[in-house]
Amino acid sequence: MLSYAPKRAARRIALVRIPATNLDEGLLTHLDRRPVDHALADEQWDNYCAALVAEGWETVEVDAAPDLADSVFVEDAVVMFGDLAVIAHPGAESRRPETEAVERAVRNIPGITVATILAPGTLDGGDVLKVGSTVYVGASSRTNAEGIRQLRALLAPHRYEVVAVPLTKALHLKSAVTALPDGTVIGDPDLVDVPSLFPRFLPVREPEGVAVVALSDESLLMSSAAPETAAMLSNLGYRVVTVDISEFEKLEGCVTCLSVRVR
Ligand SMILES: NC(=O)NCCC[C@H](N)C(=O)O
Repeated sequence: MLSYAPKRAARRIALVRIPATNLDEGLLTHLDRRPVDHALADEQWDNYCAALVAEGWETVEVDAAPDLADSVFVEDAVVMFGDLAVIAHPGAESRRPETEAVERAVRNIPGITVATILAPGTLDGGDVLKVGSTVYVGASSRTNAEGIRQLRALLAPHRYEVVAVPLTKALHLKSAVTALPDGTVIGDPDLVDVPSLFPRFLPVREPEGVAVVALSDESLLMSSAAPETAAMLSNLGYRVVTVDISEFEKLEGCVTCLSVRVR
């Protein structure tokens, strides 16, 4: 029998994790250490969460880890493929304890199945870029060949195609490129070893402009430190929401790494 009753709206969940007390001790690979203003970082994190909520996302907080400096960058600990959560095995040993509470949080979401990347495989969520059914994975200093092999095997039954991308000039793949809702990959051509691996590639000039979070098919979240890129993306018909995340950018974080959208 046909039913015209409206479907229950699907929950749009974003996992977030409050900044650690020792945030300023976060790992640095490409940047020099600059003082982090903790109070400002907390305020920026609140504003980031508020921006997600304003765009219809329900934020779910992973248990705080006050001593795990990089735990606010929750994206690195888990990657979502629809109902499948793949718990990462971070390439940096100091970040491995982050995954336990993240796994607990995803197991609390109804309908989620959990798989795990195991040693000697390493994989950081920041290296995984989903574009439709294609999953680009950066072969970076954090994600190794065995991690990529395990992800490929986990995703094969789910009809995702894993495309490995050599990455020697940036921390994570998503420090160099991200994707617009229409599938165009945007990024810094000088930071990806082989930009031609992406079928539609749009170069971006501002370093903070490479990272966008697709909030919906029409709207993007990005850093306020990349006004030219925001204007360019707005000219392409997107509604652009900006947030100041300067304190996290000092630690090589970006808008994508501060949340995990469950989708
Ligand atoms: N996905 C990301 O780009 N995460 C940023 C992680 C920054 C952190 N300081 C790290 O080096 O692991």
